[in-house]
Amino acid sequence: MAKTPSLHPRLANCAGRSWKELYTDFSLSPQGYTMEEAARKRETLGHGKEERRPWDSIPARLFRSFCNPFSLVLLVLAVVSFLTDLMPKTAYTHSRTTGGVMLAMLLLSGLIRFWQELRAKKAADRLLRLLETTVLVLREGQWREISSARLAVGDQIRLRAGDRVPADLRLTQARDLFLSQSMLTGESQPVEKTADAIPLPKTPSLAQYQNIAFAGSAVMGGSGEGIVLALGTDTLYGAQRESVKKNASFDRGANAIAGVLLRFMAVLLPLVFFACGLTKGNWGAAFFFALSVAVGLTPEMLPMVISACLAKGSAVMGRKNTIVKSISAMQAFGSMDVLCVDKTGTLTQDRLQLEYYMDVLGNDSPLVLDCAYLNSLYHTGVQNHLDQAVLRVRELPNQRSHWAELERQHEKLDEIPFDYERKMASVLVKDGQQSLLLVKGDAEAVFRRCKDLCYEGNTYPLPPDPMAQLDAATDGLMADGVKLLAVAQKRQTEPQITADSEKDLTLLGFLAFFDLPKTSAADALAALDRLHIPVKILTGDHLSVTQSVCRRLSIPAEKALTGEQLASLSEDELMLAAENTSVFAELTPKQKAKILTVLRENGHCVGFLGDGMNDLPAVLAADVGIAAEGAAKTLQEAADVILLRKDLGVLEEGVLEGRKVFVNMSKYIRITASSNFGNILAVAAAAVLLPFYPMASVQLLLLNLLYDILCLILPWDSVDEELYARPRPWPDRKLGRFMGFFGPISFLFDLLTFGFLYFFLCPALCGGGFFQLTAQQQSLFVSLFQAGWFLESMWTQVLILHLLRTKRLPFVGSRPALPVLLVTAAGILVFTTLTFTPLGTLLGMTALPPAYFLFLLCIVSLYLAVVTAAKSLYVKKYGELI
Ligand SMILES: Nc1ncnc2c1ncn2[C@@H]1O[C@H](COP(=O)(O)OP(=O)(O)OP(=O)(O)O)[C@@H](O)[C@H]1O
Ligand SMILES: [Mg+2]
Repeated sequence: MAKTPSLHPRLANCAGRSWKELYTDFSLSPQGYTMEEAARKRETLGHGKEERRPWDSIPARLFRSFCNPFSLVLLVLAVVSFLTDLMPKTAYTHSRTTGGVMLAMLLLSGLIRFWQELRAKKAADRLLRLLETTVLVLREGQWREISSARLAVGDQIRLRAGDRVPADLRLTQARDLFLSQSMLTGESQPVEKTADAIPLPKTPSLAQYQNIAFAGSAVMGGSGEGIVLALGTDTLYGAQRESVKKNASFDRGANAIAGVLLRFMAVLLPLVFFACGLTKGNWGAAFFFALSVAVGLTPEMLPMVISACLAKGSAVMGRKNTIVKSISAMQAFGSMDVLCVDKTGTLTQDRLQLEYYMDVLGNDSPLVLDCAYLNSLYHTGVQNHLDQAVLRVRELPNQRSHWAELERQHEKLDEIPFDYERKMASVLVKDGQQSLLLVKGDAEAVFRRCKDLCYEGNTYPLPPDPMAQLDAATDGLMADGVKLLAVAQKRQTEPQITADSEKDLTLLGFLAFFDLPKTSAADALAALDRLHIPVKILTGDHLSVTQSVCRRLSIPAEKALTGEQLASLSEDELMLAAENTSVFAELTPKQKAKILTVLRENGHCVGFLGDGMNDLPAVLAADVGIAAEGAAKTLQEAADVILLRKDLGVLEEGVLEGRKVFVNMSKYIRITASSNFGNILAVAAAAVLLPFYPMASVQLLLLNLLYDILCLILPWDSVDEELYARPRPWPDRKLGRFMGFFGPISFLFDLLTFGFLYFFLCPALCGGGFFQLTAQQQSLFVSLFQAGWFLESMWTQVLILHLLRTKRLPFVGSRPALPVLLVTAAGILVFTTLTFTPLGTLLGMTALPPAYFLFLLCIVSLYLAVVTAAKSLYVKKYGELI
């Protein structure tokens, strides 16, 4: 058995002591903590999640908005510009009163960021509220439902079936408490826990901590109470979770993109710095220029655009009954290209109907119903559709007193809750002087444990070859889509169930349930098919029942595999089978997860939608675990996406929205990366070739500010249908290709502009080449040049956004969303006008003559034509753009 990884010392201490001693240790009272005590204990003994995360407060967000590299560089430049104002001017500095403008820019950018931060916070808070998990805690003498993030060490909490244990607990009460520790140990078989003190050996294994409920385990059955010993990352589960974060693909992608750009900058920036320093002599100015280039080209808006996308996406999806927990889940949701679902509630209606209760020969048998009723009633495992269907017999007219009488006569003694390995549930009741074991479960599983059968009150031995007899009797029913459970009993003297109890049973009969297909499921499946998401059915139910449901929904199900057949396949065969089969039946929970793992290894991005505790491993194994709102709490916590309605139709809308969000994010990343790449090439070339700076630092930063504002509006952009018609992988692998293709085009146009400005326009306006001019004329030359390049950069950058956001013809073939159109138009208008105003003069720019604008018009049209041609070439070659 595996050695115990490092547990909090309190666990080993407390496991060996009686819980009464713990009361003194933690100075607990039977009333529980008061709110103040709990707050104090959180301070002294540690807590799980921070209730108020310091980075999440408004002042912290305000600080972040104004304290970032962009603002800091601006501030430094402003100070420098104020200082140089006091000094005599040189040929290469533009120390006019630009300091004020810089401060204004700083304020503007800070305010925009702050507004964005507030929006993101609102969205994050809303998500947090939606996802908050609660737990029953004893506080001030009352059991209250509080957020598990507000627990304190020493709190007394109650566990119920379906709960996820929120902290490491020392149990003080355990009534048939069965926990699945599969999240920790990988073992799916539930283990029974006790509240007794257990002396531990020196190096105990996890299994030996029988009176400790570990955080992260799921309550499969029974109930219990316990004292919190460790929270958050102090728990074994918390520590493990810190180290393995799921869904790293998105983070990896985002980091890869930043990485590519940073590498370019690492090479080119020192080059720019030295080239400027050497050619222009002023190392201080060269430093600031290189710094501004760095700031201007860093994709610093990436986190902001991502949070804006998440905020926008989660708001829209919320309206469509889907909660997506994180941006990585949103990305995976959009990339999902296979969806696996369970059967009940997805393809069939949530409400099973108990249709017949019969003896072994198929006659109505009230005895079978009575036994099943007691079994479902006393069974404290997670209630599922079958138990609920049995218990609904209470609603039948004129029978209330019968069920009440039955309950009165049969007191519960013990149970082993249902689990998906045994496929049965056992309950021990007191029947007069004796104990009566009532078992209900999968027909085959129960049958295997029977030694005889009961018919009209008499016991008969099982017929020869009982399994074949069973198949003959049940096959017809199951082929009609009827779900069968067997009911058996056994008299015994002991008042508790032992490991040996569940054998030598007497078969009483069967329950037959109707699992009515959901008519809307067929349409939803067709819709998912249109989205290019094939659906696979993964169920624990019988093959014939599953096939019957599929038939009625016109889902091809001839090619199906059962769990038993799967188990006999080799790894290679399994890879093929997972690909080519769409119906899998009679699976264990582990097999469900295994199929998902294999599909992921085959390169798919796989979603799984389930609702039972048996679906937990699969939800965890999927790229996108999806749970419906009514599902067990544990499942909802483990899932990445929660559907507020369990309906495949809801999923379709969610996927579409996820894809749109993702496309907009991809747009930002690709366009920014390629235009930054082009710009950095141009800046590096200009720095080497020109005797002055191609753009003043403040102008670079201004351009950056405009670009940032444009990008923040991107999440609201409309998306072409063909871009979200198919699942799409994360763009990191093809990013380099995209950058390498479009970056040089903008570089080429920058060079053209340089040439035109340097050799034609500026000399014509200033009366000669740069080196023949006086210092004053040179200054005019530089400001003309800088204004010229500023405008060309801005126009092409705005244009490229419109050009590359769609495969189609910009504006005509695909209309951008109105906000995008308005903001970009306003940007162009304001910034072009700027060069004519005194503010422009302050920023070191001069009004340009009509000849320049004629040139600009030509160059922009040419740019448009070239990029459009390049775009269609790219699409033809690679089959995609964004
Ligand atoms: N409450 C219960 N009591 C006894 N047996 C049960 C109970 N629930 C399920 N079973 C048995 O376990 C088998 C598998 O359960 P179930 O059909 O719910 O699996 P599943 O994988 O969740 O199916 P689905 O895909 O329909 O949700 C059932 O066929 C039934 O025989
Ligand atoms: Mg299920």
